[in-house]
Amino acid sequence: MFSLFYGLWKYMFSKTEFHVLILGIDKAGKTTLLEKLKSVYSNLEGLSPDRIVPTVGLNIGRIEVSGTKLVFWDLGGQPGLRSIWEKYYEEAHAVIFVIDAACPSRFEDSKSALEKVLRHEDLQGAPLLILANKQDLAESVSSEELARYLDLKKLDERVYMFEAVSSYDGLGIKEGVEWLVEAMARSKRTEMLRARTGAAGPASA
Ligand SMILES: Nc1nc2c(ncn2[C@@H]2O[C@H](COP(=O)(O)OP(=O)(O)OP(=O)(O)O)[C@@H](O)[C@H]2O)c(=O)[nH]1
Ligand SMILES: [Mg+2]
Repeated sequence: MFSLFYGLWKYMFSKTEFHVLILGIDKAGKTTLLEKLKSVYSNLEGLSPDRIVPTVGLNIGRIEVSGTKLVFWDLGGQPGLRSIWEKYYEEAHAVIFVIDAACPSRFEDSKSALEKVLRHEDLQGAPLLILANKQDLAESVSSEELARYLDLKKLDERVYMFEAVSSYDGLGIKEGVEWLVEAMARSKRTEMLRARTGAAGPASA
């Protein structure tokens, strides 16, 4: 019985390509995360942190996690660039929101940016992975502490998880991504996007 379900699950999701938006304010570590994801999940060596510059356009990264294809869209987080984020909401299966856990003076900015993301109707039902990044720094706060600081009100019905990570040394990244893949596979939003674009899932980005 199990193998029948497993076979069906594999069949359905092997063809699916999930679009994951990487959001967060400037300098949170989004692009560094994307490069780390590439080196953890593919043979490609991601860019080293000293070669990464602030993002102005869009960075795209593709990886495969247990047969599931993921396409990441990494956008710039500077205040003047945040208005571009919503252009990508409709097509996104899930959101990763990155926060610099070592910089409490910017938590308020992160909180209001995230609340705005959560309010947007084009992202309804999208699973949310909130990353407390830069855990390699001694001053960084834990994911629990960050959750307390943010005190988000609109999370109630959303499928979400906080994870402590370091985009430098890779801590917590696999745990976060694997949770997200499962969350997207079960998500009603995935069903909705699939119905909209046809049974084989969305076309390539
Ligand atoms: N110590 C430490 N530094 C990090 C980590 N992740 C990113 N950084 C540093 O944080 C700074 C910003 O990183 P980016 O990846 O460019 O940040 P971003 O969120 O993409 O910024 P924008 O593109 O401007 O939105 C850089 O100096 C990175 O080297 C981390 O896990 N640990
Ligand atoms: Mg960037």
